Amino acid sequence: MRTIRVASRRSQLAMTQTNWVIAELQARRPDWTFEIVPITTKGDQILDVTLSKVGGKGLFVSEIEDVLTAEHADLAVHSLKDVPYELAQGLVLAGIPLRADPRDALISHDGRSLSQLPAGSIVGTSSLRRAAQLQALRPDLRIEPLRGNIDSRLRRVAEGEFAAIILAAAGLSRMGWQDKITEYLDPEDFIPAVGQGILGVECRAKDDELVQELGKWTDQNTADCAAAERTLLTELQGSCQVPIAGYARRNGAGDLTLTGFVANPQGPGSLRFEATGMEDPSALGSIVAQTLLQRGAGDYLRAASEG
Ligand SMILES: NCc1[nH]cc(CCC(=O)O)c1CC(=O)O
Repeated sequence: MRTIRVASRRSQLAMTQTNWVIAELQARRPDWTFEIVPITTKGDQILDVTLSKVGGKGLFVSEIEDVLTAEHADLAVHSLKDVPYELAQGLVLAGIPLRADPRDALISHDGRSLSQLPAGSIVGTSSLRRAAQLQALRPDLRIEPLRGNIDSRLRRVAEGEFAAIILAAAGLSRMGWQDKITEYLDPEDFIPAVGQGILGVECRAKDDELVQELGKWTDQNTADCAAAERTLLTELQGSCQVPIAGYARRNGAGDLTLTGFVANPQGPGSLRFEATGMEDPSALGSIVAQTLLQRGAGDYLRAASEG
């Protein structure tokens, strides 16, 4: 018998993900009960300004981490792509379940695919990574900022304020809104965010019982992909002010392939490198990061910190 208090943001996606994790854990541990502790983060209150200006995506996560550290809750479910590479001291990502669809998805107002959008069409995204890759594929499109919850973003494209928007397929399918998707973007040429489609379940490192249970529930392949992608992000010292993408997957032979991408935050120019190896996932992340740095990724990273 134990009651697990689960901290969750109040957004529909956060609550859906939290409830999914609770159902999974409840099935494994009928002797546990679960209680949701809803948290309103500062990040949820300032959705109209560019997040990178107010402290970045890490904002959502660090306030939840404070709740875990203060022992006001025992566990928290994050979209891994929102989790900065450094966790708060004393906390661990103990549970990483099977990855959902890692791809980005295009939702267009009138059903046109990315290649069919007329020149000058307005595409909504506030992600530097999505903007950089869109610009490279379709320099003739106009990219405009788009923030807010998934449902408000979908409403704005439905109303025609944007010709199209880009969202993570995983978030849409967790909400049951896959039918809104016009086109799945090929992850080989529109590279997903590090951790996209992966959930990370965080708890206190000293909570042995929870750490163990979450460890048994973890999908090892997903955890390997997460490790490769997050090592890439760490070694690039990636902040949300630089367009960075990273996508790991296992091929038929069982080898892990990692594609890394960094773009100039101040204009055209990008670097991409891909490696495959059987060595440990972090080593693969490291190889891809160090190769990108040798080829000049540092210039892009510095351009961001200077302005
Ligand atoms: N940036 C916010 C965010 N964080 C996680 C998801 C979707 C779910 C996921 O990628 O796991 C989203 C929405 C989106 O990018 O479309």
